[in-house]
Amino acid sequence: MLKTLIVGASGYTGAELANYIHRHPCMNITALAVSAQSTDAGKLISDLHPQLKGRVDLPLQPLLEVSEFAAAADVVFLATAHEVSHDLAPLFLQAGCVVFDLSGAYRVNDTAFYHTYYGFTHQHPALLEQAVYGLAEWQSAKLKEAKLVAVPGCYPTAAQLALKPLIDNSLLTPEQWPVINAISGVSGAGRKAALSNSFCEVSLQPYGIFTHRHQPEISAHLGTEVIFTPHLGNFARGILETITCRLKPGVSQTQVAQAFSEAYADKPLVRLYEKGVPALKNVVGLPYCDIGFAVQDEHLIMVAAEDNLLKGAAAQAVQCANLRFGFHETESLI
Ligand SMILES: NC(=O)C1=CN([C@@H]2O[C@H](COP(=O)(O)OP(=O)(O)OC[C@H]3O[C@@H](n4cnc5c(N)ncnc54)[C@H](OP(=O)(O)O)[C@@H]3O)[C@@H](O)[C@H]2O)C=CC1
Ligand SMILES: CC(=O)N[C@@H](CCC(=O)OP(=O)(O)O)C(=O)O
Repeated sequence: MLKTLIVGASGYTGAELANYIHRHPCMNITALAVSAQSTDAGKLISDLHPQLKGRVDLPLQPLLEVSEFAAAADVVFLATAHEVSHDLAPLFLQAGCVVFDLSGAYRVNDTAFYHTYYGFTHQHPALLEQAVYGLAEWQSAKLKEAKLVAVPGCYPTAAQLALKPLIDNSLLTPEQWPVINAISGVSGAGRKAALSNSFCEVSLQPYGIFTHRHQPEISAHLGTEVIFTPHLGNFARGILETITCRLKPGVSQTQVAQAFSEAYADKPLVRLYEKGVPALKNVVGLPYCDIGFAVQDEHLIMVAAEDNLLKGAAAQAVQCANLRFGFHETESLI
């Protein structure tokens, strides 16, 4: 049994991790941690997230001495803000833990990127070099050796799963950047209260136009520029992305379908649609990314849908852990 610590357990992705790890046959939860100053310290996670009642009735402990928590854990999931993960990951790694970080702190190997898009100076370039980007379907070999896994952002997961088979097969014309229009539910912003996320303020609106940190994350890992426009929708969870691309002259619908089926034939958490396109209601609460597409002449429109908290975060983190430790890829997920 792998002794597993979840830091940031009271948050949305932390609670989803607790649900998955609790039912994992080869991992058990040794502690659930929140910040040293947390007003939730001492409460049961199941009092904050009653879906866990009778299953995970464990207390949330303040992270006072990292070394004490690290000594009792083999595996640590950091479901914490970027700056917090940036500081905690090296401490747990030094103590010999394998770290799965759900934040953006170790996703892009470029310190200037952190200065521009995250507003802090990255202090650990050696760890940026060492971190494995956990886009699970594409990284199974590297994950087997990983000590630090940077789990991709929610929007980048769906965007890359849709675009990567086409880019790797050189099916897209380089003259037109793929255009990704994405809508997320409000849980994407985390559990902490904020006016911009409150019920009467949220409707349907784009944000971060040309400036969102996920645009460079997607571009860096795909090796191609993209236009990325996120939108906030008035629903709790789920991400739907409509991605418009231009195919190279002569590329057929059959070639597109073949690229997808070759990439994902043996990948159980990516579901390809032969007819129709995905909808949020088919993925919310589930660990899948669903992908469908349509072709007209040289124009390709893809639709990718996932639960931002699951395939966009906690489920992909556990999928990475399964691949890292040689468990079945979907263990505890489906
Ligand atoms: N929500 C989403 O859809 C996705 C989120 N992510 C990323 O995953 C991470 C977690 O997101 P999410 O679950 O939404 O966040 P939440 O805001 O819901 O939860 C954050 C958690 O971190 C805890 N925390 C805050 N400061 C510290 C600290 N110094 N030490 C230990 N724990 C701390 C909070 O508890 P307290 O403040 O009480 O201590 C809380 O438990 C973020 O980096 C986010 O960007 C990635 C993909 C998708
Ligand atoms: C709706 C909403 O606010 N979404 C978040 C994305 C959360 C996420 O997955 O990304 P990171 O881990 O990179 O923070 C945002 O746009 O900042």
